[in-house]
Amino acid sequence: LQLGRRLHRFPMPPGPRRVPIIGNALQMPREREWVKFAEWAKAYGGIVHLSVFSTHFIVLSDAGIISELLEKRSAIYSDRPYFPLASGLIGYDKFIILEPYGPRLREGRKLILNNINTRNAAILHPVQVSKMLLFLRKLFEDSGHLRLHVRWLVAAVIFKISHGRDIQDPDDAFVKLVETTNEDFALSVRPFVYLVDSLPFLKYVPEWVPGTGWKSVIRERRRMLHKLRDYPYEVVKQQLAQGTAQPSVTASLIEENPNPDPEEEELQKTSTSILYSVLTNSQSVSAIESFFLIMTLYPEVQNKAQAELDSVVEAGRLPDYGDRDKLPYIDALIKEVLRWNPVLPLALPHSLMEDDTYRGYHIPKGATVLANSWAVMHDPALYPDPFEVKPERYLSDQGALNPDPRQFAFGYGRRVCPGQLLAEDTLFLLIASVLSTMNITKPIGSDGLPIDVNVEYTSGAISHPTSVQCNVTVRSAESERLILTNASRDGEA
Ligand code: HEM
Repeated sequence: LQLGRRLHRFPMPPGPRRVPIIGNALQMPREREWVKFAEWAKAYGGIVHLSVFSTHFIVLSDAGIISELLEKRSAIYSDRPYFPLASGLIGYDKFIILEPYGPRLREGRKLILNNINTRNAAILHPVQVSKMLLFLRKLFEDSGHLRLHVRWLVAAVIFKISHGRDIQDPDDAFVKLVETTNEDFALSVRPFVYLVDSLPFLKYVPEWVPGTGWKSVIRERRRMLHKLRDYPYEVVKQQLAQGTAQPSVTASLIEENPNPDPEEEELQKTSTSILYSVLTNSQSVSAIESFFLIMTLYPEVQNKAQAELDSVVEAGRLPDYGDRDKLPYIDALIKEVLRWNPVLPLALPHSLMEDDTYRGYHIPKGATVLANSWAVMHDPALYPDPFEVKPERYLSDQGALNPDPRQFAFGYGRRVCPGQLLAEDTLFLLIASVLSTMNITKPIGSDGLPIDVNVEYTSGAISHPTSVQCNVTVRSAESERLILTNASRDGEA
């Protein structure tokens, strides 16, 4: 480290004191890293340097600096760090989320964005509406299993769009496959869990050497990942041949290019499978769970949102996408759901592709660059009372309006989330449909009194509420009628 620094005219950005060889390894927070990183930003500034062994971390906690580096200089800040275990040995580097920056990544993102965009609303919206109707009925009939229904909804929307598949229950073969690979992924990117990430040469040790049992674990994870990539795609291919395929992103890709070469076909498979795999589903689930949690904590916000819905959506029907422009309070509530406890508090790590100099600091090629989106969205200078949910902060005509947090919640530059439109559309329809027909309150204890709910979030890359306890009831007999008659009109019910 010392040597590296002397070779450059400029110093690295400031940061907590490092010790030889291990750097800041012992100071690295194990939980809710973004909070500690924000404290370091107060002490050292919006750009902080940390190191763990030979890996440099640059943590950005200032909106201006994030925009300067990850957006304006996005041509060199858009790689992903290489995880020897997950990227190399298991093969996640072929899937957009961990894929290195380059032509293949751009192609894969294009395949997604060509299908998930506002021009395709006529295809995407009816899927979301029909699944939402079923979700309302599930919630109405069995409100005790909120989490299960939310997971079903997210999977049902995405599988219908990606592969034309109707997911009936959580035991569906596609859903099981995704859940297994999700767990594998989470375990595979946890730093230092497997020695091979710190000591990459271990991958060359033959399997019969004692202590290398991890190799069979890796083989199994690789097999599951390939199954995730191939199986749903092959099903659609077969259905197209038999003339039974439903419209879907995968079906259109195959129809557009029916005789792909092996590389093109692998790209089609990895791009379509990323839609429902790895992080994507959990991202939407986490945001929806935050919404339910917020409703139990802020009844006055719920009342205002319902009043707005009642004034726009006439009696006798459910809200639809056509109402969206007339619902500014609901839009502001979506922004608070995304800001209050962001789904990806540190976005996803970017990696710098060549040496850079910024504000007199040297940032080395290969540095892992983390955007502390949580710190920005809890900066009192941008969001006064940042820990409070206040949709008014985007609506008030007195004083400066707070910035739109979506520019931080969905990531940055050339790696910005390609599923943003779908995620926001689902959130809008869910919030509008649930609030126009149901009331969400704190859970009721055996003594008949409301129980206080905990606000606690997990620490992983994707942060979830640890539990969501609430009491969901229909608003009126008319709401009940709307839920039951509309759901039974859906083709699947
Ligand atoms: C509320 C829901 C969601 C939130 C808050 C969210 C947020 C994010 C963020 C912060 C990133 C990292 C961007 C960066 O590295 O700078 C990301 C990446 C990504 N998201 Fe989302 N996302 C959501 C839902 C979705 C959905 C529904 C999909 C798919 C349909 C999706 C697909 C992806 C993919 C493929 C990437 C990786 C992009 C790349 O590496 O180039 N996301 N998302």
